[in-house]
Amino acid sequence: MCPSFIQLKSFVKPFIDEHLKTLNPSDPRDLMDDYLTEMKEGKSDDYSHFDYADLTRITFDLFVAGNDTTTNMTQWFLNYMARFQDVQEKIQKEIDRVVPSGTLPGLQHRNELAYLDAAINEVQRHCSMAPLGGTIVTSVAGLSHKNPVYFEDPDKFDPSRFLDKNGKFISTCDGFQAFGIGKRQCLGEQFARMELYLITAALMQNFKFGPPDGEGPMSIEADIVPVTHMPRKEQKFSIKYRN
Ligand code: HEM
Repeated sequence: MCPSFIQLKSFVKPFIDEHLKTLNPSDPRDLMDDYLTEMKEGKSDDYSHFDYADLTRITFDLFVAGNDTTTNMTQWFLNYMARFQDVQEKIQKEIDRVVPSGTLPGLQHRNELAYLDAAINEVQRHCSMAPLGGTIVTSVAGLSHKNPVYFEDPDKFDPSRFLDKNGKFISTCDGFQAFGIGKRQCLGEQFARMELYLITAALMQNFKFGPPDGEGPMSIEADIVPVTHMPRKEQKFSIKYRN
């Protein structure tokens, strides 16, 4: 067995074992419970593909696919807020109007924080963090995000392009491929959108982001590494409490 699979196994094993100990097939709590039930039921079937090693890989895949993506997208969002102070102020006004003071923004406020969701989409479009899809027939999100057929004046950073005429959030449209398209589209899209909304709403409510004091506008240039546009790691912010 290769060393990386041994490490992977020991990281994931406690989660699987805990699920096995407390499994109630008639009351599945999550994907792991469903998988374990299928695994037990298919034990005597020679052709069953459900086994412990496969569950280990799937669990680890979800950790990996859902970790760096959301972290990097949060950093991208903060870079854009530090660069586009007018957008940041508009989001903060919206939060101050909707969320009672002393309360953190929650999912119950989401419908009324449409401009925040629109800004998250616009950051995803403008930075094209995942410019290539991972499927054999590859979608090129980086090109479609900057294609004027889909997005008017595509180089302009403008969250309002994801609001309809009544100010409601437009979550997706032709040409928007931040989470890929088709059968191999991101499995974690809804979860990732929820995380991004909760994290950025709390940060916008409490802090103001800008370029370091005395420096010019924040850069939104990417570090290009294979298949992703990464936010620049060495980039510094000024972060101030909002009163
Ligand atoms: C901002 C956050 C995220 C972004 C931008 C993102 C983006 C993507 C993209 C572009 C793909 C490739 C789609 C294709 O092949 O065309 C993908 C696949 C995938 N993502 Fe995400 N993702 C994010 C968060 C997550 C999270 C939180 C999870 C899990 C909890 C997740 C799980 C997956 C999985 C399992 C796949 C492979 C799907 C398949 O091949 O069938 N992602 N993601």
